[in-house]
Amino acid sequence: MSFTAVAFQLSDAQLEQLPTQIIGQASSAFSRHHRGKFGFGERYRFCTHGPQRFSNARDRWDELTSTSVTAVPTGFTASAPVCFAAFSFDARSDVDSVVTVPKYVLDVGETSTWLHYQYDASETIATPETVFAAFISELPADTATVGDATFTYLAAQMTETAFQDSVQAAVAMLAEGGIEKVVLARDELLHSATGFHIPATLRALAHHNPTAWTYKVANLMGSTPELLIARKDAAAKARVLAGTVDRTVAVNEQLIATQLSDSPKQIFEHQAAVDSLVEKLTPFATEMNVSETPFVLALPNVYHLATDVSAQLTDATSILDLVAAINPTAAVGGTPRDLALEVIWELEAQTHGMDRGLYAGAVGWLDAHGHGEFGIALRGSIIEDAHHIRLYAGGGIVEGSDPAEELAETHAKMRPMKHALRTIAADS
Ligand SMILES: C=C(O[C@@H]1C=C(C(=O)O)C=C[C@H]1O)C(=O)O
Repeated sequence: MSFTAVAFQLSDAQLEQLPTQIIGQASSAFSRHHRGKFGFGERYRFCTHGPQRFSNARDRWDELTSTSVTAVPTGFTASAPVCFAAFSFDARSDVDSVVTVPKYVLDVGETSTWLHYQYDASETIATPETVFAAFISELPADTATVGDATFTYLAAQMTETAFQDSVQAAVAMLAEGGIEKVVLARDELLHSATGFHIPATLRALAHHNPTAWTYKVANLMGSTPELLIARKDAAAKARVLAGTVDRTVAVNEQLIATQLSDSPKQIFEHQAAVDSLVEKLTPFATEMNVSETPFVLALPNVYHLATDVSAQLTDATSILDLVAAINPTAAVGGTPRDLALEVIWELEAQTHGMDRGLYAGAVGWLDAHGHGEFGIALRGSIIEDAHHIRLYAGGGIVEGSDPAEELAETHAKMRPMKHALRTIAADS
């Protein structure tokens, strides 16, 4: 099996035939401001796990795309095949990392929209018009007629009490020294008697969180404000977030400053995350630019301290090699990384049976040249089945962290996902 891809730019007439907010019908997505990549249908899917999950995925993807198009059919341009992927946070996770190769990839840019058709190298294809007609006819139905957008809460793996106890335990470990920061998370299991409406949820996520990257890969979906790493040619960029304050708490500039940009605890937590990214990226970079002081990123639910990092890469390093080196960052793991990961595994997975799985891992897309974009899978959820969705959120614990405040922060971080799950009627 070997995939190849061709593409053509959509005409105005074709653009008019696209449903508005097409993300609802996409089987995979990674988009921001309604621009980005959307995958439809599935040609192939494979899973990986363990410490080698990134390099295994890179090797398998290289193999799957090793045949280049010899003769590009009339009306098309040759293009690099694209896949979407989601990788687990921890190498020990029981949850598989997934790579999916769509049949069609819609690439929505600032000034033009391209449709990529991905196919087995042995297939003969017709004209762009035929491919476009097939694409439209194969779009799944997106009837948002489900009236009931309510849900109830079932037992979590990490209950609110268990989460606060874990924060307390982590604070005690931090006091002993050795660990500076550890990020702890909790889950919530939601049940909908009528079934969740995934297309409507995706449309609502993209609509309400335009500055975030709205993602969907396999059963993982959400809108993350944090870009783990993106690579285009020799340029790489990332956005580090760490340090959070709820918008309902910080209601004026003075409060935002005292609770965030002037708070030594928040600055310390943020700096730990920036330093660890810079350290992991250094071996791959000839040049790096890091904003001198963090800026305040305003999201619909919270404010974050943010730092943008850009780098020039030494080599044609695949984005999967970059992801392998920097995942998980200190923003979602802690510092020192290995010790923090041990504490997370012990307090979450071993004590409470909460394996993070894909939450806080890497989610995004890449092409056959190793270019791509990956976000940190935050502010999201796992679709367990038609009636059950599990949400996750966490926060950085440092010396002096307060369990009740950390719990409140996780509530604020789950809000956008819950809001999207509830807005079915309003957005349809
Ligand atoms: C862990 C999460 O968020 C991360 C933790 C943050 C913090 O501790 O302040 C801020 C942004 C993210 O890097 C989450 O959203 O679940």
